[in-house]
Amino acid sequence: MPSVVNDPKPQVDPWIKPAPTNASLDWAPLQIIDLSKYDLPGGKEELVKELQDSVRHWGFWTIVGSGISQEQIDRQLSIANTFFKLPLEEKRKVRADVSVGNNFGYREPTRFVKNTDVKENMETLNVPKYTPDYNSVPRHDLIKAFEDEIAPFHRLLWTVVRKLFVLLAIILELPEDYLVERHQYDEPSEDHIRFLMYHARSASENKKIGDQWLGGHTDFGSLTLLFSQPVAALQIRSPDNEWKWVKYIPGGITCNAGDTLSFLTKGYIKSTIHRVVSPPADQANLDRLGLIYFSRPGNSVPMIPAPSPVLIKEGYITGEDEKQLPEDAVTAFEYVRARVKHVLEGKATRDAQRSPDAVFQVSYLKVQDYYV
Ligand SMILES: O=C(O)CCC(=O)C(=O)O
Ligand SMILES: [Fe+2]
Repeated sequence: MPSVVNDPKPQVDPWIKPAPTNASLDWAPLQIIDLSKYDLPGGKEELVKELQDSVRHWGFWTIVGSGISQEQIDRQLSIANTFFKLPLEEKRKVRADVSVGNNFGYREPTRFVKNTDVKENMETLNVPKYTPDYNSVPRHDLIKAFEDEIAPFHRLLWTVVRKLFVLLAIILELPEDYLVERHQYDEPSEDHIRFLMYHARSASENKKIGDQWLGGHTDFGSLTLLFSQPVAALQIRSPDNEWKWVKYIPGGITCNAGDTLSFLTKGYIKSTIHRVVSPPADQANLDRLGLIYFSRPGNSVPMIPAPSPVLIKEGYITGEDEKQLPEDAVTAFEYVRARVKHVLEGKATRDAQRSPDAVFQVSYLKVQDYYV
């Protein structure tokens, strides 16, 4: 008699998408890029024109037409929601060891915000790639149970990242695969999907922490893909140094460049400052679930500027840069791990102890540590 095969998957706890805010906020005028044009004749050229200005001046833009369906996104959000509802002991079974800069695994909110008695309100789970290099990385049972859905989604996100790297290489007049080769999915890298949950806060707590949920920062890697979020809270710093809100675009992906891409382009591509603040009044009671992909260069990729004719023409690359040898360079892995350790270790968020002009530095790589 054939045996009955039980589906080993736990039931998911569906994520109910909150209604967008009705508040009229000072929205960032982000360019909307329709990635479905990519494979059409002349499509890449058109996208390059649209992206050119955004990557240099805003460092943020929004993608639509990514080919990822709303159903796929919602399913991942529901898996994420199910994960965060697990008992704490279960979530603690695979923790990120930030003391060595390893951000893979679960992080619970234990740190105090600045010098207050209010703790952070964000839990995160960072899921590494599904390639042989990461077979032995510990994963939660729940994540393993949904591996047949998370693994293809993980790789699918990289295919979006891949298209962006081709467009950016064209902008830089580099061979089209220059950046793709430095961000291969099948090479070891610190890429991950992040599930993150911000728990709603009381008005009095928000007041104590000056409404700041996640302090101003630049991302550590190359590109960040953030599934557009109905709960308004993300703000970016405009070219005029003003905080602007990021608007919800259903099914869209908010993209931004980070430090390693800025290093590879000597600052031509902007690693943009952003932060998370308390949502407007009509969303104040909502938990905020997020889904992000962080793309980082291959672990051994040297952090030296690309030999881009644009960077040379515009004076970004000097004779000194051209003399820099890859074997003497800081690798992407060294930079990213050092930054994770620096930012996430400790009992309080860093803004408490440092002056706003503090820099974080690994050898010759320097970024501003945080932004008020
Ligand atoms: O939650 C968000 O909207 C942004 C989070 C973020 O900036 C980060 O995790 O680096
Ligand atoms: Fe960020």
